[in-house]
Amino acid sequence: MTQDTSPERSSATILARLADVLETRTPAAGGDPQSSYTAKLLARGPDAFLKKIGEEATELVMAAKDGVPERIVSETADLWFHCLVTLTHYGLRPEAVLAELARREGLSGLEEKAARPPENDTTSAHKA
Ligand SMILES: N=c1c2ncn([C@@H]3O[C@H](COP(=O)(O)OP(=O)(O)OP(=O)(O)O)[C@@H](O)[C@H]3O)c2ncn1[C@@H]1O[C@H](COP(=O)(O)O)[C@@H](O)[C@H]1O
Repeated sequence: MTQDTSPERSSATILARLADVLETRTPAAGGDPQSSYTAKLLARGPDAFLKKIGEEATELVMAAKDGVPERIVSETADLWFHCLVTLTHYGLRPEAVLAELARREGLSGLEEKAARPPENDTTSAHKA
């Protein structure tokens, strides 16, 4: 059998592999907060990892403002990691996010927004 080594395939595999590891860190799976950062975060509950998402997003904004490519990549990795921890807590998989991005592929954000029923766009009142 030929192995698919395309960049898209291997990126998805890394996310899936990492999600597999994170699932072993949940309290239900017996994750040990003494030996695992993820287990410690998951044991502390949503307030802990959602706070980290806010912090990492802010660090990414600062890195991007400074325009240093290595820091932008590193902070994005931190942000993605904490997003994966969040998905794990809620029993979700990165494949679901990738499927949603795939579903949106080729659909302009402008077209998608214009096609939304007005009542579904609950945020429009807050945006320019
Ligand atoms: N990809 C990551 C990853 N990215 C970032 N981090 C951690 O996220 C933390 C947050 O970074 P910060 O810069 O905010 O550090 P900090 O100020 O010390 O954080 P706080 O103590 O304040 O929360 C750091 O401890 C990083 O090491 C990660 N920790 C783990 N992983 C992956 O998850 C796997 C499981 O990790 P453990 O559960 O720790 O075994 C690892 O093998 C890796 O593949």
